[in-house]
Amino acid sequence: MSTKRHIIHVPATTANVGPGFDVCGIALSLSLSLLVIIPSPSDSSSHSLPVITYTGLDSTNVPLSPYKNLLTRVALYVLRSHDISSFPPGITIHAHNEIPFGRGLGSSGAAVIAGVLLGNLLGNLNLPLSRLLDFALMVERHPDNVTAALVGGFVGSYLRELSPEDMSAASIPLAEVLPEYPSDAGPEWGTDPPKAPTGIGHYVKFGWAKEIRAIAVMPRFELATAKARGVLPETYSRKDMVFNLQRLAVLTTALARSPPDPELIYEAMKDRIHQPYRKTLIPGLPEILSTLTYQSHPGLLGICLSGAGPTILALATENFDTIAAEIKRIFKAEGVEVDWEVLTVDERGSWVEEVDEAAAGKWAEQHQGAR
Ligand SMILES: Nc1ncnc2c1ncn2[C@@H]1O[C@H](COP(=O)(O)OP(=O)(O)OP(=O)(O)O)[C@@H](O)[C@H]1O
Ligand SMILES: N[C@@H](CCO)C(=O)O
Repeated sequence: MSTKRHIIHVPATTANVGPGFDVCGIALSLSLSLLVIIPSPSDSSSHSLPVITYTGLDSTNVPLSPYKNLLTRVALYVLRSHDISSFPPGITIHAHNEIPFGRGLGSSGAAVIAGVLLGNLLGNLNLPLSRLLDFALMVERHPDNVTAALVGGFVGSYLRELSPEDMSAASIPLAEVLPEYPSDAGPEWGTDPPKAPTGIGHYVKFGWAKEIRAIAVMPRFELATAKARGVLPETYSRKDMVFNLQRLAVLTTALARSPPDPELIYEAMKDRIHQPYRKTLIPGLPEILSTLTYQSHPGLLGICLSGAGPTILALATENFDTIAAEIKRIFKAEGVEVDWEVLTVDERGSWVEEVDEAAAGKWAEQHQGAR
């Protein structure tokens, strides 16, 4: 067997999408890609552990030890779940990242999916899509980002009600799924990983009207998802639940209709489950949500927090600059600088391609400056 080269592509995602907290996600046109080089078994490899390099956004502080890096820790979890106790020798992985960390655009979801696909590749496991999703859900326990990143498009998902036995496996602390490996962990290190129950996540892809674009206005500060989940209440009133359910039912079809109806969509993107509580963490959020309307900004369809924030997602068909400028102005008044981009929906989701040496070289050339 000769040296094998693969590129793993995973898109960014926006989660929740208005009233769809922990349910809806949309894959977007930013990506995390990994060039993975697996040497031929006859190569006398100089390194036993994978060598990881990064280029692109937010890569400066990523741990490069395969026992600390999220991509390789997830891959190792998948390998160990298939009785493969360590990485194959001589692997090199170059990650190129376009997804800002901790901004609500699914950077961790993309890293988890990339890690699952990496484990599947390194172990030659040929896992079906539903099993890939199971492993991703054992790590990132809400389905909205990882499902959309895996299958692409505008997606709704739920987690199956698990049997008590499966439930205890799936509720195992994350530290046991992705343990803190010591830097000299050998193949014999640790205990068997928890078994991932089968068929945890189920999803459906909704339609998407081609003319709708996603304006992502990204504040230049990180908000860890764990912190943004920590401010949410345990229980909700029936009134607030019905408010969200009514809008969610309308939104999933309204975003597929062409031409999109701004009046219908604007109201259907409102939320009472997470945004009211997260406003304390995102200066300017209430003003942004109340100031920009489809009447004040023609072309705007709806506006909400992207994932756990702090990015604002505005769905629109035109006047992208004006809409982004107004959001930027409100953030600036709060002392928050932003970057913004107009993104399209990525219908393909994640994919893995085998490339030859020339294509791998070209890819590496395009993504130079690795650390
Ligand atoms: N490509 C990557 N490689 C390694 N670690 C990553 C990568 N992408 C994200 N991470 C880790 O995930 C963290 C961000 O996860 P977090 O869930 O807080 O934010 P997010 O996924 O960007 O936001 P959201 O879930 O709201 O969309 C980063 O700080 C980093 O530790
Ligand atoms: N549904 C998740 C998405 C962020 O990962 C949340 O809002 O907490």
